[in-house]
Amino acid sequence: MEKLVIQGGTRLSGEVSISGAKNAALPIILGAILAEDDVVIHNVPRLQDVETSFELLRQLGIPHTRDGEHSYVVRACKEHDHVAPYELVKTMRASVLVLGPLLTKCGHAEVSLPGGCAIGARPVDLHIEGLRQMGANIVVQNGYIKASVKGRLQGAHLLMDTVSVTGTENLMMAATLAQGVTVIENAAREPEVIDLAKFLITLGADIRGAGTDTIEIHGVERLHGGEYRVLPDRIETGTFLVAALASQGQIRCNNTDPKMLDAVLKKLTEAGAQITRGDNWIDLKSQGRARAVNIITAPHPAFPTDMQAQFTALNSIAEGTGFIRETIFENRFMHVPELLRMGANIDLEGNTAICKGVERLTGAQVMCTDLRASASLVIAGMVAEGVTEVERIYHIDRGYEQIEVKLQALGAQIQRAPMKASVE
Ligand SMILES: CC(=O)N[C@H]1[C@@H](OP(=O)(O)OP(=O)(O)OC[C@H]2O[C@@H](n3ccc(=O)[nH]c3=O)[C@H](O)[C@@H]2O)O[C@H](CO)[C@@H](O)[C@@H]1O
Ligand SMILES: C=C(OP(=O)(O)O)C(=O)O
Repeated sequence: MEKLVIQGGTRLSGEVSISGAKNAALPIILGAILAEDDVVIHNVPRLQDVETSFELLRQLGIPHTRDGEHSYVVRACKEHDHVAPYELVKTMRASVLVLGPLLTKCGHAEVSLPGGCAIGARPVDLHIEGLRQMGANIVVQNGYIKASVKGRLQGAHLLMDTVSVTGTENLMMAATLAQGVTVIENAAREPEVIDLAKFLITLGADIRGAGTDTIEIHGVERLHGGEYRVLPDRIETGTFLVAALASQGQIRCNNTDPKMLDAVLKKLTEAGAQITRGDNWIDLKSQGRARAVNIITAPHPAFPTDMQAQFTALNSIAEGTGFIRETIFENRFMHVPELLRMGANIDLEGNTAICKGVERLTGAQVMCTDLRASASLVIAGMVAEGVTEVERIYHIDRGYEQIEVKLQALGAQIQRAPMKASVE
């Protein structure tokens, strides 16, 4: 087990290169199951969740090779296994994304139910219901979703009760090889859904409307191989920008896409940052202490839930009072008790965190509970007085590539260190 040890008080400055997006890379890697020929994927971030996805493919009997630092070749094949076991699925919720591809390609899939996690219950009923409407027989037994279909899935008109990112992705992938036309209404419009659609189109899928709330998929008989580059990570970009503003610094994020970050850049500007953007870069310059902002999370293009924890840390040391209202997940404030231990002044009222900015936080030993909560604690540690030790950083390694190396290059004093074995 490792921890991050942070000496607070340095202003971030310099340039950082943004990695490929976790939430696009995972569906794309698992979507490669659909192809009958080799698939080459570039700009794949080096993350624990990516390792887990490739391990899942390997256990299904779909080999891959790494080709350079961030590129992989998936040797997709016609015949392979169709079981995604609990041991892997429990470590990564996105594993449920193998359900649609396996079922539509092989006619069978057994995928462990992912179960809840720190941020909420996260059911997958919409995935299951959509596949049933496409003709699948599905039972949930012994903790597994067991799905089968006679012949091909059938195109269907699917109206999603709630906007679901992986729900839309699973059903879109299933529909690529179904017979006839599938329409997904109330579809998620996240950039990562568009990226997956573009990837599938590269393999020969016929998908129209990705990025709108109605996606139409015309099923084809097979998908061939192809080559694709994963889009940049908008959440990693946003995290570095918040860290820079919190530290009253000045940074440039390279290899990103400002167009995906409108809601986040708007809030950073409201908080007092000076933002300049180009085609694939964003500059942030602090103008002094940040101002607290009000945030309500909602599906894209509104403010992303995956950025609220970072803004909670920013509000904690900003001037004035701001609220953060979480509308997507029922339990996504696990970072708040840890920020309180560092001296933040935050009241939790239902799904709203009201943050009254304090002049300074103080370093403390804190514990990660989930991925973005971890990012908020790292930001808090960088602006706190003294030393902060962030424990359970396996959460952060799920979604940030070499976060301490990138922050060190921006001047932060942050080290990865082994945890001492606990004494009984
Ligand atoms: C790998 C990946 O892309 N993860 C992202 C994805 O997660 P994920 O796709 O799991 O999140 P969803 O968009 O599905 O969840 C949105 C809401 O719908 C509910 N719901 C979802 C499915 C379902 O079958 N039934 C149901 O009720 C969820 O409990 C939640 O309240 O989108 C989230 C919301 O932007 C992000 O925080 C995650 O980073
Ligand atoms: C919640 C997240 O990821 P996942 O859906 O993989 O848990 C996230 O990226 O913030």
